[in-house]
Amino acid sequence: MLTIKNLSKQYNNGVHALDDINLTIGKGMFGLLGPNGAGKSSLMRTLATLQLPDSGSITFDGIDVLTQPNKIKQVLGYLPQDFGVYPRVSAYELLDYLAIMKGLTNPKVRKEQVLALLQQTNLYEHRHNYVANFSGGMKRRFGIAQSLLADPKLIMVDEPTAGLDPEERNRFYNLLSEVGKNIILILSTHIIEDIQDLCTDMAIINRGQVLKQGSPKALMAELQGQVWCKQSGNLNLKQLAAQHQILSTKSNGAQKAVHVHSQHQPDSDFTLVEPSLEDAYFKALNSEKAISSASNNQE
Ligand SMILES: Nc1ncnc2c1ncn2[C@@H]1O[C@H](COP(=O)(O)OP(=O)(O)OP(=O)(O)O)[C@@H](O)[C@H]1O
Repeated sequence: MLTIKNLSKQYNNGVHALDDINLTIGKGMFGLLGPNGAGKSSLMRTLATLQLPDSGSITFDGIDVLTQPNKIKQVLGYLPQDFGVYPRVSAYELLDYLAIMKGLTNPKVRKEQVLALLQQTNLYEHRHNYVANFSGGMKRRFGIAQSLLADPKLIMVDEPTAGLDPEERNRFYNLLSEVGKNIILILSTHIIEDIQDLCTDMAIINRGQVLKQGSPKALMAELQGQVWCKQSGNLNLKQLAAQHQILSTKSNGAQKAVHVHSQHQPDSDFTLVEPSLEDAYFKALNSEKAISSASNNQE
């Protein structure tokens, strides 16, 4: 169990990247969903002990993460958004080197684990090629291989599918879901479908705050009977927005489809639809905006 309590971090430029974060995360894949700048990477870096918060606590299986960083590093795998690789090092050499850094000092055990991970991530046949020359997808898979060294109990993967083609993305996610069965795997992303397809639990965060936590199913179920859709070639969005909370609009050729949140059918042109995770996400972000603009108006 990973428990995060009252975690806050303000950068020198005044940005509150983490603003009293509270989360309890159990085994399985946990999705951290939020727009650009929400604080996802700041949270990941803090959990990986690469930066300190101003206040709050993090515990993982009895380890106080902030005061015992060396202990957590022994059970942690981390794939940051960007990771640099040396220009002329093969996948095998680099993984072997990183394995030594992770404390795998026995050469036989290390070799077995490095080769097994190269197999698992489908990089075995490329093991003698330079990692710097790998495609984006291969680099990401290599990143997962390094994060799995020394059997971690907690893995964090920060926006891993940026720039991957659909096939590589699928392959990468199959790998993650296999890996994430028996440990805690935290996946940070702004891609809603990825969370819906993969995660058993999730949090929506924005401006450093947790807006919602629960299973994707539970977050969608909360909106049951409250999401209405209208399709038209002639939607007056301004007028609609004045009366209802618009969740999303999508163009479909000349037609536009709008989803609104309402306890009642807005008018006879609207049909009730099954809430999607996208609806739940925009509902959480919109509610937050409404609260912050109401409090700004009061000030
Ligand atoms: N080192 C830093 N110094 C100052 N401000 C920072 C620093 N790192 C992040 N920020 C700011 O903190 C906020 C949260 O950034 P963070 O990178 O954690 O968000 P994110 O959810 O990971 O965003 P993205 O999806 O764009 O990567 C942003 O406003 C960002 O500009």
